[in-house]
Amino acid sequence: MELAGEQRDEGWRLMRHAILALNAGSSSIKFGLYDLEPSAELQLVSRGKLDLGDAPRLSAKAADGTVQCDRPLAGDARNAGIDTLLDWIESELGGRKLIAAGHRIVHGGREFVEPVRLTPAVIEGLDRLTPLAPLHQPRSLAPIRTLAALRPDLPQVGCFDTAFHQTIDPIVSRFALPRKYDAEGIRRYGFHGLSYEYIAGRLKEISPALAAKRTIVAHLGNGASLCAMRDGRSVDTTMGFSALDGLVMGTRCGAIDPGVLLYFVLERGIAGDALQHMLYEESGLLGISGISGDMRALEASDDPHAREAVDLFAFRAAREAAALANTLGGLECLVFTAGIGEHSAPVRMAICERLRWLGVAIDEPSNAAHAEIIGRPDSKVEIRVVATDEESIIARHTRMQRNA
Ligand SMILES: Nc1ncnc2c1ncn2[C@@H]1O[C@H](COP(=O)(O)OP(=O)(O)O)[C@@H](O)[C@H]1O
Ligand SMILES: CC(=O)OP(=O)(O)O
Ligand SMILES: [Mg+2]
Repeated sequence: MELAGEQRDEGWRLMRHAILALNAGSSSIKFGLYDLEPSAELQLVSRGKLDLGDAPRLSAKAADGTVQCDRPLAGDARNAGIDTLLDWIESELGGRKLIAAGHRIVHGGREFVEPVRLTPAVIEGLDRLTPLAPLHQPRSLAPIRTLAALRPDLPQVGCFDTAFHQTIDPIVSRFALPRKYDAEGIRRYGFHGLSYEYIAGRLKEISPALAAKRTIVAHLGNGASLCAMRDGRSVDTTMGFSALDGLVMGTRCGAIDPGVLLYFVLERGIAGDALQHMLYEESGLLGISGISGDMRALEASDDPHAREAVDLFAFRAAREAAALANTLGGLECLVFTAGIGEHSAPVRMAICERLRWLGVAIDEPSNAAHAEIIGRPDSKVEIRVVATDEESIIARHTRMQRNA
């Protein structure tokens, strides 16, 4: 049954029905607010974020970029932020009634492969997956619990970063450990699936022929991964059992010889939780540069360690891309997305230069201008920049679940 797009409140004012999509990350919660138009696509009303760092803020812009809200948050930012956001949507943003909220949840494990209504039992099941994504899962679940306490009747839907990678072949997802562990769920899951799902849809909108190509999508944000896609489906990805594997990231190490971890534990006596903290929070760009895990800060620095961190980021991304091209049996399209992928021309250039032998020929002026297509006309591989939009995917799944 299609949802009505509006309703009259007690005072007979017309209230629009809206869906809130939340994308909780390490230092911020990004959100999108969408009006339900009964027979059309969801309409973006507002996009913004709750900054949860040193100076917590709520900021939001309309679809045309006009600033709608920019205010500091007081008290415990994660809880106060959700409360302030709800108030702002329901009281100040032109009489809107939230009819559902959707969330990005990083780990769905083996059980959760489709968007799901977030009942207390489901939330408990997701909590049990926290050891698989210790940095992310608690941050995904916190706003769900806050919202459930503030609006117990509001339906909530979880959308999983792991779900898009369900199509990966067992030979790609299996680790060469004793086989009983695979049956216990110790295998490659892959993440950033909502972003990859959005990009797959965008490529199809641009042209079905483009979507059918052997494609690598580089989601280069604070967390970073690559996805090899064929016909819009994931066939391989660089993240694995956890969001630690694969590329060098802001503060995560990416792929590492497991012997190093054994050495830390057995010879240096580093405890498991200290090791976890080192690998998730102190490594990657931050660990190598000693300056920052933020690519913008490193690009602005003339410190040689900052340079080395950026070089290693590009080297490792190209190395992993070559491995995924092998899974695909060739490469026809390369797409850059997320904070670094969308905005850093030098990183795109460095990665593409290392993939020249695969037929990747980047056009310097188009790349510097952040054009949609940044390959030279003679590039064998089509090279694109596509802005990702995880929130719109969350909102679409939430609407479908709400209607089911
Ligand atoms: N103009 C830019 N140049 C270089 N890097 C950028 C630029 N804008 C954003 N970034 C980088 O993008 C990363 C954050 O990406 P984002 O996709 O927002 O991450 P997340 O969603 O994981 O928090 C940071 O390293 C940031 O420095
Ligand atoms: C899974 C993951 O790495 O997410 P993020 O990029 O938000 O850290
Ligand atoms: Mg992100």
